[in-house]
Amino acid sequence: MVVNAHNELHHSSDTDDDHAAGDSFVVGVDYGTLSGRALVVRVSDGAELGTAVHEYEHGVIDHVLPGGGALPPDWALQYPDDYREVLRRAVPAAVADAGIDPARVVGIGVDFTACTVLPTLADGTPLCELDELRDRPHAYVKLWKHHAAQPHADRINALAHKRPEPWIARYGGKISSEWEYAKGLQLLEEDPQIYARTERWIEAADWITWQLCGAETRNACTAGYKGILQDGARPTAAFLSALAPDFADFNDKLDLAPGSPGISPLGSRAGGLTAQAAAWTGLREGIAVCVGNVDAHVTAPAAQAIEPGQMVAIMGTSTCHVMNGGQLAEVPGMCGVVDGGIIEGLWGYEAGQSGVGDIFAWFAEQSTPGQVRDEAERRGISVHELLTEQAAAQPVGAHGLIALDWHSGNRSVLVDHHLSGVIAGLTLGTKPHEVYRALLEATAFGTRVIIDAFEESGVPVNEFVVAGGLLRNSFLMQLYADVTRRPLSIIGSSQGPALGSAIHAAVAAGAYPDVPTAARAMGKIQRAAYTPDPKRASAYDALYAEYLRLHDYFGRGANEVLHRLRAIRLAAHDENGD
Ligand SMILES: Nc1ncnc2c1ncn2[C@@H]1O[C@H](COP(=O)(O)OP(=O)(O)O)[C@@H](O)[C@H]1O
Ligand SMILES: O=C(CO)[C@H](O)[C@H](O)COP(=O)(O)O
Repeated sequence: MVVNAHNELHHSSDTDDDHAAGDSFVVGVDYGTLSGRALVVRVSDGAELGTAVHEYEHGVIDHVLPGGGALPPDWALQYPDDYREVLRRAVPAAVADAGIDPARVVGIGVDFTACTVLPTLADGTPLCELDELRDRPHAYVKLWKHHAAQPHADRINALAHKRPEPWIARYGGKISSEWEYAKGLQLLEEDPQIYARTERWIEAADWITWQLCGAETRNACTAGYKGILQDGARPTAAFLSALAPDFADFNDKLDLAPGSPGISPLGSRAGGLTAQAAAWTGLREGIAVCVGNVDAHVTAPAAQAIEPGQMVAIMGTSTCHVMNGGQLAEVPGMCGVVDGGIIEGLWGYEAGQSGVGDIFAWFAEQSTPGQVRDEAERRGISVHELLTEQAAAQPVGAHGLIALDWHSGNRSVLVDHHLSGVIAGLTLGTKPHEVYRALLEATAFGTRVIIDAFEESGVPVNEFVVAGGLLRNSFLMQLYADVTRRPLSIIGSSQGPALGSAIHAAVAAGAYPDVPTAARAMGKIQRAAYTPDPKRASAYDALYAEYLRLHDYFGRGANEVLHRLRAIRLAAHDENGD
């Protein structure tokens, strides 16, 4: 399905005839969890002229493979041709929506969720596209929120501390089960045949870029954060073989063939658009294709938030917190710090919450009674909007609840995807909108834990900037300002990642000398759009103190009940043959 979605803030109704003769354009493509969005942007000023969204036919594959066959709990796969389809459908639709001559598009760039990683042959053919491997779950793309590699991540972390390995501190002391090595070790141990057939274990960001330009590249962002590349080196073969003897060759599957270019800086040119990709997209063959990037990191320049201390929270299904720093520091529980991971020449820090909008969706879809859904339908608003409106009418703390935002595990600062959600304080009088509000608050408290961890480690957070789909909920934005006691700046675009990709594409096309210069011309920010209310902030301080108590009690080993419950759940599924 292709939907033209005009950008509320910057869409122009200009047609090609109205543009100045010298105007040129770039296309940014943002690959999200459920869909890919293309955005056509004017190079000179970042005006967003046309956009289109294509939903992946197979969505998130978490129960049954396309060719049949049930998946165990915690799996999340995708189908790679769904990504090509975004190029075939959303890009031409966005260009048509913009009303411009496609010949005036000078570059294209993509960003992707990460670590979203797939096994391919040396020519880039995904293993799941081979007839004989279609029924093998490990042949498919493992989506970022595939959380079945936690035991493998636990072993990697334990061994990294035991030896000790120098890189582990760059990841806050723990790598996540979402990342390349944990998922790779799971592949080796659960399907060694597929592991042996895997010639490339490649991030989808690099794979789709390869599909566009025919040249295989590795971008600095995914290689650093998800591929444990630090100071030019990956974990050693000795470390890998100590994990499992057959894992010693894993780095060969990550890196390019000897003699090829190494890691590409963000904003650099990967190659020219191939004839095939030109036919898919309707763009000119040979135009600049930018190296891949990650949906979160690519957004910082789009929000003009690339100075050290400007933390950008990209809030959607999940939240990623990205921030540049002038110096290298070790922040406990951060996702990572990578040289040039956001902007070349600066240390890029990342932290995150694996479930945010996903948790609100779980409650809205799975836990609201029929009458709430009926009322929302009657009024022509979403269940989210109705619950938010009802929740907003209450003073802080009136629901008497505290929730922990771990329904999709904890990515920072505990780094444990086998934790789960908690709601404390329920009574027979508790209403759905009260639980919904407690979940909104839990995610804000989770963000405050992350900000505090940075500040306590000597990495100041000077400005908090929000981007992403959750900007649409202004009550939630005010709540974040109150809970964090900080003014909230907001990106001036509803398509932050796609705009960020377009900015990088403009640099790859040579229109700007570097990403900071392009960001000044094409990025958009509204400063201090929400300011904290002192009275509410004080009331939230009391709730935050309770959140911290529960956080440490359930998350730091005082009570392992959440892990025990998970083990009981899995055993029951096993017994049932699920
Ligand atoms: N009014 C709302 N308030 C809070 N959350 C919402 C609202 N409407 C949608 N959501 C949540 O927003 C998330 C989608 O965010 P979006 O940024 O569009 O997606 P993605 O992160 O995949 O790019 C969903 O998880 C959904 O539950
Ligand atoms: O971990 C990531 C970046 O490092 C993922 O890309 C992200 O969490 C998925 O993002 P979204 O909420 O937009 O689907």
